[in-house]
Amino acid sequence: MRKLLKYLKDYKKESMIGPLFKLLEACFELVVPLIMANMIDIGIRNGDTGYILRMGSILILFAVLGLSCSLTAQYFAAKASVGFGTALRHDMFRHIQSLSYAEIDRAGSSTLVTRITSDINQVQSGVNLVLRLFLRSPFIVVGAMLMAFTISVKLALIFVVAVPLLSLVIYGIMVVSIPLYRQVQKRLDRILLSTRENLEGIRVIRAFGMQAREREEFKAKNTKFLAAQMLVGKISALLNPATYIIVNVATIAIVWFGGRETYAGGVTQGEVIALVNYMTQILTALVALSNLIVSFTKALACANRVNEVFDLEPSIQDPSVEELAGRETSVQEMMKEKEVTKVKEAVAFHQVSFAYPKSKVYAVTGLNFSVKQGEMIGIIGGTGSGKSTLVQMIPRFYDVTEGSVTVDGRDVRDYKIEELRQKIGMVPQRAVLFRGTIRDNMRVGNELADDVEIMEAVKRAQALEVVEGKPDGLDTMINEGGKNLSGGQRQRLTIARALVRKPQILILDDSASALDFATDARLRKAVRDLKDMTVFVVSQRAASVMQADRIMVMDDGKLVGIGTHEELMETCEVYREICLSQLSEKEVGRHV
Ligand SMILES: Nc1ncnc2c1ncn2[C@@H]1O[C@H](COP(=O)(O)OP(=O)(O)OP(=O)(O)O)[C@@H](O)[C@H]1O
Repeated sequence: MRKLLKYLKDYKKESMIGPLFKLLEACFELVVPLIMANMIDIGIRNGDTGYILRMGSILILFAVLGLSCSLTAQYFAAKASVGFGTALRHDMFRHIQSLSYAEIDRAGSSTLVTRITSDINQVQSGVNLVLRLFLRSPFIVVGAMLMAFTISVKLALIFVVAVPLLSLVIYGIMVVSIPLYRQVQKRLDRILLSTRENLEGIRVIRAFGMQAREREEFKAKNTKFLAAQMLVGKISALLNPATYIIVNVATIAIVWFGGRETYAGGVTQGEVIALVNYMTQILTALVALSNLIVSFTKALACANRVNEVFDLEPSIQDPSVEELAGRETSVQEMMKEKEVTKVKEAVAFHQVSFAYPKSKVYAVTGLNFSVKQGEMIGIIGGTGSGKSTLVQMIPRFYDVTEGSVTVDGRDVRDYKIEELRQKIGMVPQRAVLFRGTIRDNMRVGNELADDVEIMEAVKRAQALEVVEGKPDGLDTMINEGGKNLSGGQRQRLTIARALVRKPQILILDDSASALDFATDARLRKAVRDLKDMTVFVVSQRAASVMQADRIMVMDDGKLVGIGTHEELMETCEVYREICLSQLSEKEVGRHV
């Protein structure tokens, strides 16, 4: 929690005024039993109505002042806590944006959603409560005890026994419940994950008639969540009865011993009533404090979960000055050795191996190749052979485990991430569009692009009919995730979005799989016409890569062949098998 307090720094004034006004309110409250004691001992005993009315008016005045202080405190505490929550949410969003795929894979996106929403809300409420009650409640407890001592040292000893007992009970419950709240939150995460997966795959679930199974699984997770909540709820519920029992026993003791003291002349009747009032005030303050502690423990558990996100260091970062200096010399030596002169080398892999975080096996191993500027490279291979993994290392979505990847002869780790990604247009397997107009989506590629540039990219991506087919053209609204478009339309628009950026390197990662063969062929031809652009076309379809300048064949994480279609048909068994399984001999032969 301490780590998060920095988000209150813009609200220092509010964070002080809130508790201060609460303390002021508490002062008014602490004087009330004394005034009442005087009303009984002086006003009622002497039958002095004037005195009673005067004291009564003072009580009303104190009540009004107390209320005003309380309202002021609430206002400032709310302002500080809402500001705190907003700043924290902003910073967490910025931090999540900076995380690389590896951390997001490891944490899981649904838990990140819970942490930035409900966890931060819980911490925000915790801050609000702390600002209002954290000082006030102990102040009332200590203040009421001191007042009790000024009335009667002997009777105040009851307070000396009761208050530590109460504190002990509260502490014990707190120690037990904190880890349980963490468990509750984890189970909530699982429910959210399951709900998200369910909603995302709703069409598949219905198509396969999986609703009953999904319902059962959801019910099981929900029951576990309920059980965890019930357990922590039962333990927290002990708090109020336990504290009430202690306070009520103490009140009985005050009345019992106070009564005897009154007869002995040690204290007045009004003072005994004042002591009972102080005990009640202590009870109310402690109940408020215990509720505060329950909320605070929840907030604390949530604060830890929030901190866990901040503790995730982005594994892919801009290089430091020292790192750059170290690597530059080795790259220069490499360049000298290779004498990359005539045709510029766009991308090269140098003995690259990669294993996903927490995975014991390599997804790709020993990748060694170089691609010239303007080349069109097809990448083909069976499912899970490592095609996507390979291309994802070019824009540094993942960093190599061994070896190095260079773009324009420079290690990708030596680029500022923004500079590197500016060179690359990546079209991932899953066509993701955002809610907004088609134009807004195209400008994700380049926010300065005008309509002429956008339409040029749209045409090249064979998406003209998608835009022209809609009455509103570029102003057509796209629903969340592009749900109001067909799979092929979505794919073409995501390709157009990458082209709007006019990248040096275009990576199409199985991104034309929903297109018919003729559109796919037209798309590849249009992309090929962009002479200076280096293009990687990842596909499982032989027809989509056949005309590439060179084809790379992946098998079980290894590069088992590289060359033209004709060369590979001669030399690469895996490639020959893929082609013959998908195309007729005539189609294959046409290119032999
Ligand atoms: N995020 C990930 N975390 C852990 N392992 C992964 C991850 N992504 C892929 N893998 C594993 O890495 C290997 C290569 O996967 P990759 O996605 O690169 O294959 P692919 O050739 O692109 O397959 P496909 O054609 O089916 O998309 C597979 O064994 C896969 O299970």
